[in-house]
Amino acid sequence: MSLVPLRDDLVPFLKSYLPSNEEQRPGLKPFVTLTYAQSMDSRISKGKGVRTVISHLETKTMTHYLRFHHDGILIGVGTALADDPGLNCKWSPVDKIADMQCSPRPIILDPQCKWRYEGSKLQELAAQNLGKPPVVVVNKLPAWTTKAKAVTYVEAPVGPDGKFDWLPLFLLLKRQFQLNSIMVEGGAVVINELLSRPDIVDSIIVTIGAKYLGIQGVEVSPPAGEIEMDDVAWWKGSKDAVVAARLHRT
Ligand SMILES: NC(=O)c1ccc[n+]([C@@H]2O[C@H](COP(=O)([O-])OP(=O)(O)OC[C@H]3O[C@@H](n4cnc5c(N)ncnc54)[C@H](O)[C@@H]3O)[C@@H](O)[C@H]2O)c1
Ligand SMILES: Nc1nc(=O)c(N)c(NC[C@H](O)[C@H](O)[C@H](O)COP(=O)(O)O)[nH]1
Repeated sequence: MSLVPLRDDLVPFLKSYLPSNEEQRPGLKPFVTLTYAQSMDSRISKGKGVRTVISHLETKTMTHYLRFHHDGILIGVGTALADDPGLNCKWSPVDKIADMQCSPRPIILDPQCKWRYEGSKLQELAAQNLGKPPVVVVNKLPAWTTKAKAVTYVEAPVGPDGKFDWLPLFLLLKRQFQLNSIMVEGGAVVINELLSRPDIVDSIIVTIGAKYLGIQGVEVSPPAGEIEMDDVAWWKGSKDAVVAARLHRT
């Protein structure tokens, strides 16, 4: 389905929260934007593994506008398995065609190699030149990965909790794939961890949809407790609101 036009007032609203093109910051981490859509009761889906539409068409277009402005788009394997997402960019300025070049590089955090490229939406879009093939971050390369030539598998160490360490991970992604800006689109495990990392997250852009998803829904709520925000700005659409902010750095 094609997108509705981008609301004009979203452009100035988002401007100061987007990565700047000039900023290369060699040796430093990439610019990281944490973005997702939540219900009124802070849920990002109806249930674990259930793909759920929360955004209005206006804010769906905004998500593609955000994708246009980032070099990479990162998700956890839970989202890859639940949503089979495309992660490409369908928005482009009027003088450009939205093709593979406009799209960010998908990055999937999959320490235990649960996701398969074959048969995925990512494979379908890459085959049509409508999206870039992904980088999959694993703990240890399984033997079969060599068959899927379009996918780049990267090994990264995990800690005792089975997780990659965020800062070395983002540094690796910038160094190895020249990704100067990365938007993180979820899911809950990834979002809940990064909400407590003002040292990593540069901007946070959250769509709030006018619906409740209920107690069975997948919740976003930082386990670390209260989180302060700075430079908070609100946009109001015909049905959704968007809050843009920075996580407070002490
Ligand atoms: N509304 C939205 O904006 C939105 C966005 C994305 C996903 N979702 C929904 O969220 C749900 C999926 O969320 P989830 O929490 O199950 O999945 P997730 O996408 O956060 O993936 C979790 C998994 O990713 C891997 N992972 C995450 N962080 C890691 C790290 N630091 N190191 C190593 N591995 C790491 C682990 O294997 C972990 O189990 C789905 O229902 C999906 O529809 C909604
Ligand atoms: N902005 C936003 N609004 C929503 O209502 C919703 N459910 C998501 N969810 C984000 C999640 O990462 C999805 O998997 C991708 O948004 C799917 O991406 P595609 O459209 O297939 O490219 N994101």
